[in-house]
Amino acid sequence: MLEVNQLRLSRQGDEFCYDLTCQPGQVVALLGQSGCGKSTLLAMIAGFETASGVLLWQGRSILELPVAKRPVSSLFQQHNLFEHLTVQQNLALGINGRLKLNRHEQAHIAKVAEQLGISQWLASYPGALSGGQIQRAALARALLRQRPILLLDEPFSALDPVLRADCLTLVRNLASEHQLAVLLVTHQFSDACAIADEVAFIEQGRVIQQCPPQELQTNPANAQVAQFLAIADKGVFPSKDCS
Ligand SMILES: Nc1ncnc2c1ncn2[C@@H]1O[C@H](COP(=O)(O)OP(=O)(O)OP(=O)(O)O)[C@@H](O)[C@H]1O
Repeated sequence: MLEVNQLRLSRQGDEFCYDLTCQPGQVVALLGQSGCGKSTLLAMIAGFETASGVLLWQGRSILELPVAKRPVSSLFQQHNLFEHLTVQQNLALGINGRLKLNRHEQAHIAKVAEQLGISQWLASYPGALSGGQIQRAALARALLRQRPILLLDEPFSALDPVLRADCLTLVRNLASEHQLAVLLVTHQFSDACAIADEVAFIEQGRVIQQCPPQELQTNPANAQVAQFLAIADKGVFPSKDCS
């Protein structure tokens, strides 16, 4: 389990202090107003920001580990692939940080590429791919890294609604199949309802409520949560809205 306990950061007068858990196979959606600190929490877990407090994976502290040694893969809205490398080469970097692969590693890439529907694009450069194909390739690379914690910072928000729904469903299935602990930043409550086991609502650098999405609606921690839900975007899964 990923355990975040009083994980703290002070940055330019802003104070952040997080508590959160995420089990293997679980998707936890991070919700909250713009600027509340969703990306900052991911950056602290990934090691891009130096934090103090408790950060455990399967009972062991990962707080002192450098970025490259943490059991974490991250996916952002953009800049997930190297433009000067083919998709196959990008995926190869995910496996071992080198472009040269043995037969077993090549087979592993072929399998993951097929699972994510990008086999026909392996020889292409990212510039020739659509946004959805690029993010699928980036997701494939993250999977090939075989890190059990997957941090997703709105990676699908620039995609059209149908593609976004496809990619989110894919994430849901991959989390279950590979027993990944997934933290997903989203602005859409209905996305959280559709694919997340739990929601962590963040306000001013703190998780003020972590619970199943439905409970956030029926029992919001405070007026800010209720107000956020009242004006939340309907997102791409309107039929699966929690209401
Ligand atoms: N590198 C940085 N240096 C200083 N302040 C930063 C930095 N990155 C973000 N901030 C500030 O920290 C606060 C939290 O930002 P963060 O990006 O974590 O919020 P967020 O909830 O992810 O926002 P959004 O939903 O708009 O992406 C904001 O006030 C932001 O302006």
